[in-house]
Amino acid sequence: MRTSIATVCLSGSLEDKLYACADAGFDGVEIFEPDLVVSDRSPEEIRALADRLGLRLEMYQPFRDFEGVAPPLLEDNLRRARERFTTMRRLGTDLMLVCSNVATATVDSDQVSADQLRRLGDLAAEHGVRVAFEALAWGRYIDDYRRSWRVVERADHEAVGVCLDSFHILARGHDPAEIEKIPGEKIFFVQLADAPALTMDVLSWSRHHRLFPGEGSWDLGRFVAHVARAGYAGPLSLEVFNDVFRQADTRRTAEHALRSLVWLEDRAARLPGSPGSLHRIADPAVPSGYDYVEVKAEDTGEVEQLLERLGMTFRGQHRTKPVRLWSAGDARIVLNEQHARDQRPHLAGVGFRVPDAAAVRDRARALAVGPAARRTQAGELEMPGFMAPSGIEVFLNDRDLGGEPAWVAEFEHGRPHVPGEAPGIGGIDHVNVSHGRDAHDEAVLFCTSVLGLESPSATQAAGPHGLVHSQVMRTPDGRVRLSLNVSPAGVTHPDHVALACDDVVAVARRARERGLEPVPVPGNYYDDLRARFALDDAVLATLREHQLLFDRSDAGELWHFYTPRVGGLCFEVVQRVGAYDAYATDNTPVLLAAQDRMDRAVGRRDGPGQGRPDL
Ligand SMILES: O=C(O)c1ccc(O)c(O)c1
Ligand SMILES: [Mg+2]
Repeated sequence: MRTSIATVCLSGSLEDKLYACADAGFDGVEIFEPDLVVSDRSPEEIRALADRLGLRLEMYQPFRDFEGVAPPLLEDNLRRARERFTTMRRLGTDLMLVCSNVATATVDSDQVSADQLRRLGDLAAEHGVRVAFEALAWGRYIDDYRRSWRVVERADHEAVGVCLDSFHILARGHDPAEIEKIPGEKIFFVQLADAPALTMDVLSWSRHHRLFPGEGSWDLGRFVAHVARAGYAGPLSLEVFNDVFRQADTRRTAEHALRSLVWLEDRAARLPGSPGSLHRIADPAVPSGYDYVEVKAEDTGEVEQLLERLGMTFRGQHRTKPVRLWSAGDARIVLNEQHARDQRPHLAGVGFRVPDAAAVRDRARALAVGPAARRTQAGELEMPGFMAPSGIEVFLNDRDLGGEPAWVAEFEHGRPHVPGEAPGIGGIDHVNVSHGRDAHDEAVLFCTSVLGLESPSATQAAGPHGLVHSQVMRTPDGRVRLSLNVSPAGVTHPDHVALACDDVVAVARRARERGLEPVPVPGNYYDDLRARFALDDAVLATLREHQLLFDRSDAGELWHFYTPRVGGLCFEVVQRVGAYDAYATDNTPVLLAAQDRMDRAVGRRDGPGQGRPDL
């Protein structure tokens, strides 16, 4: 289907927005009236620019507070409409959005609203344009798409149809299945937005918190499938009022927006009974596990010391590059000193094992995700890779899914892998990535659209310098879990790699013997644990001795500890007991406060060179 976006989604001048939308690959835009009003370009100039850029001006919006009014006001509203239609003619746009009345309606009657919309239809037809009537979720009387359709049906005018906006429909919990009862040709326009599940008034939710599809909690695939089954043939248009996107980089937001639409159409196309008009892209290939985690630094020595203390094994030096490999069980950490001048240790890449790397590469290409710029030399295995948001490279390996990956053979002069050696680290449990607010929604969409991860939960934890928002993205089987964290402005929390083991006490004890001082846990925390979980003294003494954190759910327990940060990175060691499947988020404030104390003790200030270079 054609793609479109409302100019209100983006920052910048109207011209900036048009250039960015065209470059991102949109077919068209909705012109948001305030963007035109503040522009120093005439409607004719905007029209010419859009023509030049190959962008259709799909709709002009919004026209407010028209129907349900007393007769004298109707005449003034028709006068206002005439002015707008004239502007639209100059713009070359033939569709105007009419929102249901929120302010001036005094008559709660389908018949009156229909009669008034018919008058508007006559006027629109005289100007060679049409109007699309949208039920705002907070409309004075008309706040439900089923009622807006009843009114449009009663108006029975060829220039009057409905505009369906997923936000107003889903925010009110209205069933989108009834969209299929509306004849496709009477659906003049479709607007799409996702949103996080929030409990707040619907107007504020709509004006500040809308998200691009795939970033919130709604099933928009199903929504689009209903629209397509109704026979709608117009564009799918994003209308996302969001405080972050409005101040973010225009081009980047436009690319990110189009990616969400491509993903959404593919998702809808895959639902049973969806028409062939919906465009599909290559199949998603959900990762089956981690291949490796890559840490980059000018000098990786400090990180290697940590890994040695955690009981991992030095596996060798790469044949041709300043890259070293450490492993334990199925956990592989690649340490890269290449092109890392002046860089402190930071998380630089994550490799995943996937059933079909070429399929993921094709899918990423369709979603306009750029490839990672990585040179492969003769004799080395080539793996497709992408530049993911937050400055992290993602690589895919679909070979030797059973045992050690073949690329390990490129490393020499280390110790061999001894399966079952000393009880210790068995794999990577999860990877925790911290980024700024601007990068977050894009990172969520990357995980959903390219990697096929799900986002079951979002939480917030209080840190000493502000709230940390955290969203877990995972495969259904939990073998790949990424925790995406938004740090407060001006703070860079370290990323962390969580290593899984079956006996965290043994790992902690041996690490201590080798000189590791874990992040210290305050005594108050253990008093609190005793109260919350009725732990007996022996268990508490063990936790305290090894500075372990603890959580319990109905399914099991989590025991874990953290290493101090090195640059922008630290490690966590976790033991999941029973079927514990969560993330001990109650412990996050304890970690953040302890990290902050350690940072202060060494006089550390956030600044360049600590985290990933682009942060
Ligand atoms: O918030 C608003 O006023 C508004 C305006 C136009 C729309 O299409 C919409 O969904 C909301
Ligand atoms: Mg809308």
